[in-house]
Amino acid sequence: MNLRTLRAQAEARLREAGVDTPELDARYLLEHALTLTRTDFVTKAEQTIPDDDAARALALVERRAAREPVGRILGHREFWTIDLALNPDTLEPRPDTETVVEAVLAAIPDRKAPLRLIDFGTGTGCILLALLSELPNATGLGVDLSPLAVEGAAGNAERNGLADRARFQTGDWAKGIGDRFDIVVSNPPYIPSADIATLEPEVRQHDPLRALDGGPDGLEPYRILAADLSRLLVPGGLAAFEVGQGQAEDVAALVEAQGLGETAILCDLGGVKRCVRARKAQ
Ligand SMILES: C[S@@+](CC[C@H](N)C(=O)[O-])C[C@H]1O[C@@H](n2cnc3c(N)ncnc32)[C@H](O)[C@@H]1O
Repeated sequence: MNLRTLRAQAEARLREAGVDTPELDARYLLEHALTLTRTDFVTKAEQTIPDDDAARALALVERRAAREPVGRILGHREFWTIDLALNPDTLEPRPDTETVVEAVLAAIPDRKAPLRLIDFGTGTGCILLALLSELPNATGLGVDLSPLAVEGAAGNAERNGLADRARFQTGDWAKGIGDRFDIVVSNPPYIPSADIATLEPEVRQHDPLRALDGGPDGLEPYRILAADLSRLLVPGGLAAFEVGQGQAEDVAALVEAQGLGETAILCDLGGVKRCVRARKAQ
């Protein structure tokens, strides 16, 4: 079998399984299984693929056909300009979450300042590490309830050359944190509990429940975090939260009720209101 035939077979299998992006996913999986670059994938279409290599590639395609996400199969995922390893306790980072990174960077007047950041529910560490990669003198603390997520995030800091400026610890939101920060970020779990059963299998079966379930109305973690913002932030400090579809105004009201102002709601690339940013008064 040559690469062209293998590719066609993989795409057809993913299409038949109802995968949204069969061509893209087949390419990622075949490149990974056969150690091909993107260029190889196009220029070596006629190359013969040994049977055992083809079998290995098709085994990955079968996992995807069973609705395991590509990132879980590969074990890592790109986010912003960094690459993050995943583990069973870390949410697979989503492109929508880059809205939070953009929202924070857009509100920082001096990127060289020695800012102190904290990221609640850090997961892979994606938000904190992406921000540290853009803020050369900043330091950050990532907090997560899951020890395995904390371990994964620390590994991701090493993987991206940011370990000297990033710390990670287990914790229940801001309990026990007495320091003050210039920037508080979080992408907390925000799916209403009753909606979890309706999520796509990629999410429901492969992302950790603890990373998804935001309580009866999806807003429980925001209520807890908002209540601590005033004591966590320095005067003039920034807070930025990722929010689920339809939650932006409620989350904005929660942070404003704690005395924050300059509230802004920012949209993701799909036009969905995805981030609420606010500032503590000077
Ligand atoms: C939606 S995920 C976000 C992960 C990562 N920040 C991202 O954007 O991909 C929410 C994270 O919050 C963590 N979490 C849930 N409850 C928590 C709590 N009480 N305290 C701290 N972290 C919590 C979960 O373990 C999960 O890693």
